[in-house]
Amino acid sequence: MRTSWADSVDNSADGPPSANAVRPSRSAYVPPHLRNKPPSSEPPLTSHPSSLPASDRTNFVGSTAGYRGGSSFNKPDYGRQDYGSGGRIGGGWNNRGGGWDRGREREVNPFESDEATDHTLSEQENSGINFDAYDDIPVDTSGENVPPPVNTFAEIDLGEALDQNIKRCKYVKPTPVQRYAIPISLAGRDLMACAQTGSGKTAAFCFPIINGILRMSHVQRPRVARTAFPLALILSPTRELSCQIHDEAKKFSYQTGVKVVVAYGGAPIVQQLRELERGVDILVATPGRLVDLLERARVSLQMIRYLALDEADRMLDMGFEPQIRKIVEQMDMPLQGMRQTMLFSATFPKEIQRLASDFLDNYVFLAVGRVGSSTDLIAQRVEYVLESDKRSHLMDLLHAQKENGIYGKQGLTLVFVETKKGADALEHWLCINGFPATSIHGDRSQQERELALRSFKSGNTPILVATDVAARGLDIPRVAHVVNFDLPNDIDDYVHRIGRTGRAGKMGLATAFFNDNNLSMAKPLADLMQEANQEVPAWLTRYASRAHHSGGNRNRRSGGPRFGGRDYRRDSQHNKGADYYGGTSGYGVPATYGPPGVTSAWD
Ligand SMILES: Nc1ncnc2c1ncn2[C@@H]1O[C@H](COP(=O)(O)OP(=O)(O)OP(=O)(O)O)[C@@H](O)[C@H]1O
Repeated sequence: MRTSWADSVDNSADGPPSANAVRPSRSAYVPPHLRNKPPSSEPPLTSHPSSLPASDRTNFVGSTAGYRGGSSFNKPDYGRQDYGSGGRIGGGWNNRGGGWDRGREREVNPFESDEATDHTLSEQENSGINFDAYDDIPVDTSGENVPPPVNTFAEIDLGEALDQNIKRCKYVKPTPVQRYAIPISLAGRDLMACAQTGSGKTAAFCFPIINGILRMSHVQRPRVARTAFPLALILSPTRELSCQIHDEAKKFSYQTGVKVVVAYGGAPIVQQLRELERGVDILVATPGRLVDLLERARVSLQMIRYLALDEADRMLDMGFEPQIRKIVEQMDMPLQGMRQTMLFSATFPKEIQRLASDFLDNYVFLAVGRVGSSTDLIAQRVEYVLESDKRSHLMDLLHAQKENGIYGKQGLTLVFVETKKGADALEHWLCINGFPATSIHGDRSQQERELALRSFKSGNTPILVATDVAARGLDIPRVAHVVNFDLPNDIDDYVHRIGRTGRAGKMGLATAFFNDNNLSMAKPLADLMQEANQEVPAWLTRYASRAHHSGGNRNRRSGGPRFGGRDYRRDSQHNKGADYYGGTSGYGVPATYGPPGVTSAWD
């Protein structure tokens, strides 16, 4: 007889449940059709911003004029819900303040919450990083005079305060992308960096930005009432990712005086405006909310010295490109050459590289291969499952996962589906079958999305059903299994989805359900798995060759997995018969590092 997930957790042989593992009760479950109600009791805005103290590091002169709550969010990013003008202060919203305890006007220690959550877990997470896996990683750089990499954080002068925070983060040595990207950025160079999922790209762009701001001597910002003038802008495609980057950046800049603020859609704009008024050095934002703030003249980009686009290929694909162009080219942002621009992603298709080069000046291209040989850390499986069998197959997987106890009860499972309705339906079905599940997608309110993510991260709801809104960037250390219940239509999306597990050198498992509806994915998936030394089922190989011959492969990377791990400038110059940058970096170091003959793990 099948037992429920909860039963088996209780019966699990690997120890008692952790003290804070609260099993979700049925009564806590709200069926999808009853959700999406706007918060019923939005407390009125009680404190006037002018009555609030100003940040100690702001050159911004806050206004004491009357305060209008923002009301219209007409630039959706990922299914933004309009909450009207009311703003909750604290309450159910994740407190995304700038990291300052306003009552006592002291900086909140962002590491406190880490320590408080679960000591055992955080130790496990940090000691679990397998640095040996990084040793033979192939790295490819191109561009003029590429600064050489470093081996330790000590080799780079990041400043004492930042060094302290690196220690607090328990980062012992830089990951490969950090070894290369940090010196390149510290040298003031623009950068396009392509490095595997979970390899520490966030720190790779945050450290040079924080260091650069600390090195700026006196910054004279314009004195325009109620307009914030950040020095650095970090853009990311989803609200949750922006929040995560904000949390990380706050840790890295703790006690440096550098002020980090986040602005994203779906959450009350009033609170974000208030934070901006208190002063901001680094603004982390989603494009839609930023355009809104720019149009209201509440943010000016005229002082921007650093621009970072995380998940840059996503930011420049068809969905976001107009907004990004508007922000970078049509507002008051300094031109390339006058600012430093850093683009990061795990995938960089050539056509996107070409677009991205519009924003860059004499940039370095950096490709860091996946840990070890490709995604060795992520065991990839693909199973042929008819649409009608997917649910029972998922249930079997979840049961098996519990029974073999590989990941223990702390392992989380992330299930990707194609549609928002599909996510609701699957979550509902899992819950009524005794599996504690929650969901995240664009039709849920931001408050619900944040709650779902928190519940998943804490392990209270160890199954998260998600659309692609959770595919990129999210760093949830205990995700042991990613299930592609519905495969995406693009192999890059698959790469990002499975990258939610196997992070920072840890092992993970990814299972994909494949059927005749996924014909276009057969070849890229088979190629990717092969490249990653995974076992490719014979039936998938047959599908792949069939799709190839029938021309049924409409995937844009039908020529095999490349993920843009190669500088497109080389190919374009090569095609013209010219060697654009020559074969070496400017320091006499071969432009290709790692095993001989390997130009990039992504090729
Ligand atoms: N030098 C380091 N030492 C130990 N852990 C690190 C180091 N740098 C980053 N990490 C940890 O590695 C994890 C992954 O980092 P991060 O989220 O920046 O990856 P990413 O490359 O941006 O991934 P993605 O492509 O999925 O966005 C995080 O938990 C981070 O704290």
